Amino acid sequence: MGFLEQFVHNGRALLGHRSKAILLSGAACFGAVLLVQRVNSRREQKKRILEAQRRREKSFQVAERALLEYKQSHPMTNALYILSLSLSELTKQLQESALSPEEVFYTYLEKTLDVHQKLNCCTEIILDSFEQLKTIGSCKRGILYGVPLSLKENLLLKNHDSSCGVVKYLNQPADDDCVLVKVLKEQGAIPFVRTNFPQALLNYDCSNPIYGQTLNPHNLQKTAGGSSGGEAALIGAGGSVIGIGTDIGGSARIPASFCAICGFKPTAGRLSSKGCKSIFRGQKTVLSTPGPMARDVDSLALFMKAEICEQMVFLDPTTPLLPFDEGLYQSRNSLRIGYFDCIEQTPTSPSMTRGVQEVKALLEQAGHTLVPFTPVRILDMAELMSKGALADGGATFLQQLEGSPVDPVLHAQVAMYRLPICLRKVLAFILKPFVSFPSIMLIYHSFRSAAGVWKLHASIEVIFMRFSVSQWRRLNLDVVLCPIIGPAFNFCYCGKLMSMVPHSMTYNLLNFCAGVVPVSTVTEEDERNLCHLDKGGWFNRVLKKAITGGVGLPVAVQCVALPWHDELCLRFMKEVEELVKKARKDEGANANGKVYLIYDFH
Ligand SMILES: CCCCCCCCCCCCCCCCCC(=O)NCCO
Repeated sequence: MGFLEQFVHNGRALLGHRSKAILLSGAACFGAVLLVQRVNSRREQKKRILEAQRRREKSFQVAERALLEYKQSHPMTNALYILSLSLSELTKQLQESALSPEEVFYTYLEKTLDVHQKLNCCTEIILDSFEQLKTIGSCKRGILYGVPLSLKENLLLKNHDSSCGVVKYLNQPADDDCVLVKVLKEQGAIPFVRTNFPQALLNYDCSNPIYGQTLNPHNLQKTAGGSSGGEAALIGAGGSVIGIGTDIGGSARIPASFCAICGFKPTAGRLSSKGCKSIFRGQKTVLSTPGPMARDVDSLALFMKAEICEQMVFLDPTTPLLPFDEGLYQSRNSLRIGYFDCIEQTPTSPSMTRGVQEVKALLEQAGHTLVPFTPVRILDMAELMSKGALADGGATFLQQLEGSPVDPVLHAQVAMYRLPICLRKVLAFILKPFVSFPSIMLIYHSFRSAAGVWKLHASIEVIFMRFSVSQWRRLNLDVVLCPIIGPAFNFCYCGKLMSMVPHSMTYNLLNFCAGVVPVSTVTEEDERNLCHLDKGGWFNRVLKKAITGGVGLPVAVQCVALPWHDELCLRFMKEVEELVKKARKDEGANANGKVYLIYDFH
C-alpha cells in the first residue's frame, strides 16, 4: 500500500472510530438525560402526591379542631337521633327549626371523621363549608336547607383540585363549582366532604395512588366498589345522608350494591353534567351522568326534586325544562314488570339471581304482573360498550396515566391496553370463534374515520330500537327488574371482571334510567352455590374467587325504566324498598317476635 493509500485508510479508520465513539457517547448522553428526566419526574410525582396527602390530612386536622371547639360549648346530645333521621325527616326538622344547621353539620362531621378512620373513604373535608354554615340562614327556603352533603372528588369545586387519581391533575384548582353544586348550595345544602374513587374512574373498584383503597363498611376485607365507592362507603356507614356519584358503566349503582345503599343513574341529560370531570372529554357514545346516592329511595327523589329547577336549566341550557313529576313518583297503580335474573355469557353470582327471584315473588304478591324478559344480543351490546367507551383502544386512558404510578386495581386493564393494537386484532381474531367475551375485551378498535364512528352510532340505534320497542313495548312493560353486580368483591378483582359490566353498562349504552336497592344479604346457601361457578369457564372461576367469603354481605337488585322515565324508575325502586322492608319485618316478627330490618345498623 502506498503512502497516500495508507494515509486515506488510517484516516477512514480514525474517523470510523471517532464517529462510533461520538455516536456511542451521544446515545449514552441521551440515555442519561432520559434517566435523569424519569428520576426527576418520579420525584416530582411523589412530591405532588405527598402534598395532596398533606392537604387532606390538614383538612381533617382543621375539621377536628373546629369540632372540638364546637363541642366545648354545645354538648351534642342529639347526635344519635340526628343520624337516625332520613333525609326527608331531617329537612323537615331543619325547616321547622326543631334542629339547627350547626348541630346537624357537626354531628355528621363527627361521624364522617370516625367513619373515614376505618374505611379511608374521604379525600378531604371541605373547609369552606364552615364559612357557608355561618351564612346558611339566607337559604331557609331551599329544599335542602341545612343539609350536609358529600361529593365525589371529580365534581368540580371552586379552588379545589379534581384529580380523578391522576397525578398531573393535582395542583389545578377549579375556577368554579359544577352546576349541580351551585344549585344545591342555592337549595341550602352544605357540601362538607369529598369522597374517593378508582384511578381515572374507569373501574368499579375504589383505589388510587393518591388516596389509597376504600374499604367496605360491612367487611373490611372487601372493596367498597366503584367508581363512586367513597360515597357508598361513607353513606353506608352513616357518615353522610345524601351524596353525589357519577356513572358511565355502573359507578353509582355497583358501589351502592356493595355497600347496601340506594344509587340512581338518571337518564343522562336529566341532571347537568357541566363540571363533572371525566378523563375522556368529548366521548359522547356511552354517556356519563351524575346520580344521587343515599340510604333510602325517598332521599334520591328529594335530591332530584332539589336539582331539577329553573336555575339548573339556566346554568346549563343543555338540560331539559322537565320538572320533577311528584305525582308519578307517589303513584301506586299496579305495574307490568319485565324481569330476568341472569344475562347470557355474563358471569352472575348466586345471590344476584336469588335477589331478583325473591323480589319478583314479593312484587307478584303485591298485585303486579311479572313478565319474563330476555335481553338479547348481549355480545353485540358488550362490543358496542367497549367500542364506545374506548373508541381509541385505550390510548387516551394510557396517556392520562403517563407520569402517574398505576394503581394495582388497574393492572389488568392497563396490561391489555398496552398490547399493540395489531397484536390485539390477531388475538381477537383467533379467540372470537371460541370465546367471544375475552375477544371483545381486547378492545382493539381505534376509529380513524368518521364513517367508523357513524357506523357505531347506527349500530347502537338498532340495538336501542330492538331493546326498547321490539321487546319492551311488545311486552307492554312499565319497568324491568334485573340483577346488579354483587356481592362486594375482594380487592383488585373488579378490573379482572369487566365481563360483568353489561349488568350495569347496558343502561348507559342505551341511556335508560336505572337504580339499585338493597334487598337481602348473602346466605350460607348462596356461598355453597358458588361451586356452580366452577363449571362456567374462566370468568366464572374468577368471580368465585372474587366473592368467596361473602356471607352476610349486602345483596341488591336493579330497577330499570325507559329513557326520561326517571320518576317511574324511582317509584318502582320505592315500591321494592317498601315490600322488602315489610317482608323482613314480618319475617322477624314471625321468627322471634322482634322487628328485624336488614340494614338498621346506624
Ligand atoms: C366482555 C365484555 C366486555 C364488556 C364491555 C367492556 C367495556 C369496557 C369499557 C370500559 C370499562 C368500563 C368500566 C366501567 C366501570 C364503571 C365506571 C364508571 O361508571 N365510572 C364513572 C365515571 O364517571
